[in-house]
Amino acid sequence: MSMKERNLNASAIVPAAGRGERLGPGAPKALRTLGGVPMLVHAVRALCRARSIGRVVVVAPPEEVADVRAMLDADRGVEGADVRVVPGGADRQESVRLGLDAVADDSEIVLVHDAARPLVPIGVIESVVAAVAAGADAVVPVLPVTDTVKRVGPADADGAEPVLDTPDRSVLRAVQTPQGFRRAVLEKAHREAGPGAPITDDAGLVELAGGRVVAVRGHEHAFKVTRPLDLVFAEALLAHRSVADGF
Ligand SMILES: Nc1ccn([C@@H]2O[C@H](COP(=O)(O)OP(=O)(O)OP(=O)(O)O)[C@@H](O)[C@H]2O)c(=O)n1
Ligand SMILES: C[C@](O)(CO)[C@H](O)COP(=O)(O)O
Repeated sequence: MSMKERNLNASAIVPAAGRGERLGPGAPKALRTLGGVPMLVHAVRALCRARSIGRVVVVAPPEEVADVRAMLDADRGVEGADVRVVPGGADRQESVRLGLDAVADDSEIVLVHDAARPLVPIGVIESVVAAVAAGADAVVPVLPVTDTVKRVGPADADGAEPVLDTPDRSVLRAVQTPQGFRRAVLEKAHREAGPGAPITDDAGLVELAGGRVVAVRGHEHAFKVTRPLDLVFAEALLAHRSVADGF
């Protein structure tokens, strides 16, 4: 492991075991490449560069664990932290829970970061860790919602959905990762939720358990690669981003 001057010993879990159904046919999403490098490797490189991260736990598709291990062993960009690889589960929640078991014993702060957000700036990682280190139980990076959002009811026979109302956009935020937690808070949230909670992020599990979650500023570059057009945007961003952007 190459030396970086570490200021904390946080662990980061990287759920990477999804198929990427919305991206379409191909390799599991985390193994699809950007600039010739798997998305997962981009995400792990970013976490390894963060001064606060001592261990990264990659949660891989079970049948890909050996290949992912070999891929990360061969990458010089992931030398700044102790990188572990464990098999994932049936949904994101289960994958994160499996990753929690491999977090470093002495990590009091745990981040959860989607492999599907490969271009996250280091500054976002460090500001989430800093907010937890300053006392927050759970922290999410967010951006203001830019579209007008409508709440709709069930579609009618023609497939049209009746609009019910228009929430006040000024209090809505789109949530990204990494999300940061005091380790005990995240473990309790997963334990109490049990499997299959109808929740799409870890902060949601903390909310369900009655915990307090705070939001810090996210970054446009931390967007999630979900659909084919996102892959086009990610390739373009990778080709154009510069050291001046904080990478
Ligand atoms: N069983 C699962 C499902 C998802 N994930 C991870 O959770 C992150 C965010 O999920 P999402 O973008 O929804 O990925 P997929 O579930 O792969 O996408 P889709 O819903 O389109 O299949 C991804 O890094 C994905 O690999 C995981 O680790 N284990
Ligand atoms: C965790 C997350 O990326 C925050 O926006 C998101 O909730 C994952 O949701 P998905 O439906 O599994 O993509």
